[in-house]
Amino acid sequence: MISVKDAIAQIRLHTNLLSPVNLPLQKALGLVLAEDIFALVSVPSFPQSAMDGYAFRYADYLRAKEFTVSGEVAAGDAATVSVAPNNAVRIFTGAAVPNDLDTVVMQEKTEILNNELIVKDEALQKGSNVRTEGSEIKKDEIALWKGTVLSPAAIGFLAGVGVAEVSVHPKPSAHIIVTGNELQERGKPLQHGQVYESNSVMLQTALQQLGINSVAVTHVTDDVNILQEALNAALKKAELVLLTGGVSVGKYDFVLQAAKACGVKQLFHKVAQRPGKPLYAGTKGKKIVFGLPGNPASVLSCFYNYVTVTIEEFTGRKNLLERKQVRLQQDFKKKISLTQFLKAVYTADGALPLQAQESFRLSSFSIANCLVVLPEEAREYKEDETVEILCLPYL
Ligand SMILES: Nc1nc2c(c(=O)[nH]1)N[C@H]1C(S)=C(S)[C@@H](COP(=O)(O)OP(=O)(O)OC[C@H]3O[C@@H](n4cnc5c(N)ncnc54)[C@H](O)[C@@H]3O)O[C@H]1N2
Ligand code: MOO
Repeated sequence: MISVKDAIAQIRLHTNLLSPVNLPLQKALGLVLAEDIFALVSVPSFPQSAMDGYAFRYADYLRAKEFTVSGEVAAGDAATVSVAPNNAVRIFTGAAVPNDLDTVVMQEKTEILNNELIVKDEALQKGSNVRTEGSEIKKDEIALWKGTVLSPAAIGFLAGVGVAEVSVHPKPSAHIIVTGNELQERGKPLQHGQVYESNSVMLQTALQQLGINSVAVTHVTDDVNILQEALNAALKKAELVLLTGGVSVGKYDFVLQAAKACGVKQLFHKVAQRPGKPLYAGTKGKKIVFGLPGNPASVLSCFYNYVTVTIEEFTGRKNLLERKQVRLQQDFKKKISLTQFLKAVYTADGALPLQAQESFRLSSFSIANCLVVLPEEAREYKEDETVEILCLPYL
């Protein structure tokens, strides 16, 4: 049996960045740049007014604070206006400041008297309210470095420098295979001995929450040949294969056998943890297969602890889930010598483990926002002790 730490290290060691692809900006949210991106234009690409007001030459302003208003430039106007000495133009935010003019006064700091513009701005300086060409970034400068995670702001910034497509490490496509003769589809009546199949939709939405939308689902019965066929098919299409159930030692637990027959090389089977002790992971080329222990809370606990690590390695994202040291809000007697993940709620007051920790129960997970991670040693934890939590993602 391998430790949690070593299991995570094995995953990191055997999974790599997915090869870069070019994607339009609207498809690149949350992805990591595979190369430096250079500005295709300067921003702004012309001297630009930052205010609605009037533009003039500062030298004229020093002579007299009055101007004749002799024209107008709005945002988007392409024509260049020539402006005579001691004249000003009405200008609007975002408009190109005419050649030779260097200063803009906001309209609130002016008055029109007898058709003359009077400027009343004590703080006015040469260049006030004019964004010089390239003051944000100059053409051909690096806009964003390789490795940057594309947030909405980063995507907006790249759009502004003229970029339409970026080279990024893609998110993996995923395939979920749920195994078990006892599983019944939602909407159909349950026969004695059946349970509603809940792992696939839970994993699908857990993947969705991390931006992975390319997810196929196959349901197989406890038959090693059918499972092997399903796994082979999944490995042809997806980089990330998540099986649930069939990974323990029962007569009908065929995941290990099927994985081996499909040429998957085992990284580990059985991790010193609860829940999810029978967890299996293996790789085939650049692809990874997880055999998630079928109990629903084990499935999800293993997803957050291990599948997220794989997604980090595939995409180049770091720390998809935040880890924090927080105060434990009540005593907890840890009886087992395995790493234990406790469904808990954390607030500014600390982390409070919930009732219903058993791995067949999802009621506590449904209201949890973190997992408290207690290391292998069995001991009593006291209220106010500092513990580590793994924060769950939220929408
Ligand atoms: N003799 C032993 N028995 C078990 C051990 C062990 O070490 N020795 N480990 C236990 C632990 S811990 C877990 S976890 C489970 C894992 O077993 P499997 O991965 O083989 O899972 P199954 O037996 O197929 O299912 C377990 C449980 O979960 C329900 N299930 C499975 N898939 C779904 C699904 N898609 N939707 C809803 N519920 C699902 C299934 O009906 C079972 O109740 O093994 C223990 N046994
Ligand atoms: O690990 Mo199992 O998930 O404890 O029941």
